[in-house]
Amino acid sequence: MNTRIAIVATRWNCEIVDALIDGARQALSDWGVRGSNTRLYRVPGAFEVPLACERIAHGKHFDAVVALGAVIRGETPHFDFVAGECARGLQDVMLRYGIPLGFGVLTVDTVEQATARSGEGKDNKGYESAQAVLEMIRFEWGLETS
Ligand SMILES: Nc1c(NC[C@H](O)[C@H](O)[C@H](O)CO)[nH]c(=O)[nH]c1=O
Ligand SMILES: CC(=O)[C@@H](O)COP(=O)(O)O
Repeated sequence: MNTRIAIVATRWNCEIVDALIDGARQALSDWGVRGSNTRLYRVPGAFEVPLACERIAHGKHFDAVVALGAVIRGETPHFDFVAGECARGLQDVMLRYGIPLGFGVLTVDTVEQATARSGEGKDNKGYESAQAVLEMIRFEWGLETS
């Protein structure tokens, strides 16, 4: 599969996000995407992810983008704005550029919830979001996905 995939991942909560990256890479491998066709970009936090994805989509060098992060609720409403604007921004980029964009940004209340969604296997949200963009690419090619 000659598909080119960009992964945009945050440095915030990097232990969790690194596990999401591992999951995404596993999904890409399971679907036959060569590692040499995958590129990883790091940004500070979830709030910066949409801008990175917009620049990548505009460059048209990739067939899809996987966005990975972990927004963990703290003491203030900051969580709502960071998580909400990240999701809205990513949806805007996907629809503006017509590029499959996997939403692998965890929005959770506790570290335990984040850990449960970034472990081994297909419950890993990184795996899930990478698989989603690959299904959408096949959808664009008119290939039926099971
Ligand atoms: N609290 C979390 C953040 N906050 C940082 C913002 O994403 C942003 O980098 C900052 O506001 C500067 O613009 N980011 C996460 O990814 N996860 C969090 O839990
Ligand atoms: C999602 C956040 O920005 C959050 O982790 C920040 O924590 P706090 O609301 O306690 O400042």
